[in-house]
Formats: sequence, C-alpha cells, structure tokens
Amino acid sequence: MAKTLVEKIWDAHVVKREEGFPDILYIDTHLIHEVTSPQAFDGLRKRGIGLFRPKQTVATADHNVPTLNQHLPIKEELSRYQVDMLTKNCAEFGVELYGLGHPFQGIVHVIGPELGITLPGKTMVCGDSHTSTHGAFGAIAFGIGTSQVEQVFATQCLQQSKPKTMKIEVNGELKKGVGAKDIILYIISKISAAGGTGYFVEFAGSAFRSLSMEGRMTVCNMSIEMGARGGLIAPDETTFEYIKGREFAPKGEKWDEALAYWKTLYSDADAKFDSVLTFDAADIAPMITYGTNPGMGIGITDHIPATAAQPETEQTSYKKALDYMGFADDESLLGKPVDYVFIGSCTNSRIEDLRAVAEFVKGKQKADNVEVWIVPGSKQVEAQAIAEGLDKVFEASGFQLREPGCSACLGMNEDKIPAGKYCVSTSNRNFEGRQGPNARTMLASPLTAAAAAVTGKITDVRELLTP
Ligand SMILES: CC(C)[C@H](C(=O)O)[C@@H](O)C(=O)O
Ligand code: SF4
Repeated sequence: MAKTLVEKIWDAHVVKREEGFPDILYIDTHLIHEVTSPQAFDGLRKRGIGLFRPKQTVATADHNVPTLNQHLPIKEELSRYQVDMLTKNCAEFGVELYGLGHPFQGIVHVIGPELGITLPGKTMVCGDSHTSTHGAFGAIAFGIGTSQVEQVFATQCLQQSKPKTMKIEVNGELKKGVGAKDIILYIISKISAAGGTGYFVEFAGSAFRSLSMEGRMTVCNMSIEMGARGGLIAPDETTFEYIKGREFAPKGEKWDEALAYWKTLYSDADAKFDSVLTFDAADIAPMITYGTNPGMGIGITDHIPATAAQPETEQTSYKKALDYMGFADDESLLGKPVDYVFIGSCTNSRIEDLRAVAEFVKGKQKADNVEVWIVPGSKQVEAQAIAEGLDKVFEASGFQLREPGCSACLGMNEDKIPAGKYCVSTSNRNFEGRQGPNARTMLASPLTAAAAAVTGKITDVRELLTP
C-alpha cells in the first residue's frame, strides 16, 4: 500500500500495535535540556531505576544559560540551579552532557543536526516543543511533556497515537529578500496558529527543495506554531551532503547502508494525506508579525488587518493583542521605531543566518536607537562565525556577538527585553511577555531584522538590497 513519509517512519518504529490503544513507538534519540528533565530524573530516582538506553540520550544546557561571560558562575539563582541540576543528573545517570564550556554546547535543536545526531528516518523526541526542527532531515521529531521524558528514559519508547497527515506544498521561486522564515510566517498567517492542529505536516514542493538544510530547519522549527504535532521534509542530496562527515554521522560501510535506506524515505506518489494545501512562492513577501501569536503576520508593506474583519468570536482577543503591541487597525508597520533587534534562537541562529546578516550589514552601521544582540545557536556556530571573521563585521557595525543559548527567545535567563520596548526578533514566538514582562515582539527573518538594526525602524529589506 502506498505510504506517506510519516507512515513509513512511524510503522518502522512501532514496537506494539493493538486495536483501540495508542501505538508503542520506539524512540531512537532523546534530547534533553535543563528545563524539562529534572522531574523526570526525580521520577527515576523514586522508582530506583536508571535509563534503559542512556547512550541514546544527549543533553545540553541552553534555556537558562547567560550569553555573556559563560566562564563565570551563573548569576541568576534559578538559572544556576537548573543548570547545576542537569549536570548532576547527567553524571548520576550516565548521560552525555554538552554543558557550558563544552565545544558542542548550544541550543538543543541546533546541536543535534550539526553533530550528525539528527538523521533521516529516525524517531526523535525532546521535552521541548520545537523538536519539530529535526524533521527537516526527514525524521519524525516532536516535543513531549516531562512525564513522557520519564517514560522514554525508562523504556526508550512512547505511547503515541498515529497522527493525521497534512501536505503543504509551496512551488515556484522565491523573490529577492524572501527566505525560509518568510515562507513559514506566510503559511501560518494564512492558516492561523491553529491551522495544523492534530496533523503531522510534510512540506513539499520546489520552494522547499531549493532551501538549504538551515532553511528547512527554520521551516520545520515553526511547524509547531501552526499547532501541528511536527513537520518534516523528505531527505534529498542537500540533506545527505549536509550530514556527511559530521561528528556522529555514520561513516564508511555504515554510511553506504544508511544512505541506501534514506533514499527510500519519501511519500509514495499515490500516498493519501488527510489534508493538502498549496501555495505559490511568488506570492510571498518579507513577513513581519504585528500581534501576539505567530499567525498574526503580514507582508512588510501590508497594513494591519482591521478588528472588524476578524471572526466575531475572536475580535476581543484580537483587539487585546493590538493594544498590547501598541498598534491599531489598518496601520502600516513601515517606519515604526524599534528598540531591540534579536538575531538568534533555534529558528534562526545557524551559521547561514549569521552569514546572511553579516553580508547585509558589512559596511553599514547600527542605528543609534537600537540595541542589537546576535546570539549564535551553538559553540560550533560561534567558532565558525569567528573563523570566517563575521565577528569583526558585526563589531564594526556595532552589533554584539554573544555566546550561545536560547537567550532573548524567552525570558528565562538574563537576556530580557524591557517592558514596553519593541524587539524585532528572529525567534518563533511573540506571545505576551515571551521576551520579558510586557516586551513587544515582532517576528521576522534575519534579513528583515538586520534591516531594522541599521535603520532603527521597521524597513522593507528589499529596498536596501543591491539589485
Ligand atoms: C522551556 C521549553 C519547555 C519550551 C518549549 O517547550 O518550547 C521552550 O523551549 C519554548 O520555546 O517555549
Ligand atoms: S531557542 Fe527559544 S524556541 Fe528554541 S528551544 Fe530555546 S526557548 Fe525554545
């Protein structure tokens, strides 16, 4: 029978299937961080058991780490406690930890792929919603809760019902100044932050095929922001090329075997999806959000949709979102002053993002009214950026290159956006208070963020690009 990619990988991992019950799914790789693992470790301790397969778990410290002076003790007490707990738990339970100071440390969804841990055909979980990022490699990757983290620790399996499948096809060529982040913000703006609820989404079509692995990760990262269980893209030569030679990627004969299998990982031509959506790449402009969920996005030259145009049941919350942001119906965002620019997070902190920003800002200066933070996704991204001299470019432009971590993506560490301030952010969530109490977040691509950094206001980056 014809199968979708999700079905192929899912079925290959079912340990037990019984009518009327969720499947028991084998988990190849479990990623953990300091926020969602402590209770799970405690649970094991209470039961007097260890991890069933500790070698299939990898840990890193990312959410609570500072992004300046990482060699010094962490100043925030709660953050220090969380990171210390992770270190202690990993040592006690025999889990490999890439903690602060380790050359592999970084945001969990950045290090998995760059270390060759994330591979096509795998099942991967993490107590973190943006685990969907790893789907860019043609893996089934999704976020789980803390009690499930404990379940995976103890059994290397999870009880899961097979998700419904959705295909989102985007065909055609992207316009100048438009990238992966714009595609995903566009899709979410069209189908809403709940449009993918209950589905596992496969992104297909020429627009995704032409993206680099970094771009595909940006797209899959945000599939969760449309409510989807996860997102994935069938692996191809771009995928194999990216993986080859990475630290933990298969080598020699193992590589040949793996590659032969990976080449079977695509949705069969006549496979049935529960839902199919199609978009045209040429319709997509640089995007920006104006509200407090990632679905509240518009093309940079568009105006904020009117409250009256929203479904009646949603008008109150829509108005509340605009009030929070200090925006009004029908307004254009162009020219609005910006206070902070944050380039980072598991959505856009990979080397390609930093390169794109550096290329754009080279020879330009940061505007006086903005503070710019560039936070690499990992120690390896940081090292690469320095090796390529990107740090010098940023410094000359007045941008600060900090150390790796989740940083201002969420106000869980020292990097917070002050109340009332506007931040153009390359992260994935613009919820109320996400970047700090009463901070106002506008989600955009690295290029659009960089344009705001040099002009000090919301700007159509296309006007600043050389033809
Ligand atoms: C802290 C963690 C559980 C959370 C998540 O699950 O996504 C965080 O990473 C986020 O982005 O909000
Ligand atoms: S960078 Fe942001 S979205 Fe990604 S894992 Fe960290 S907090 Fe979550």
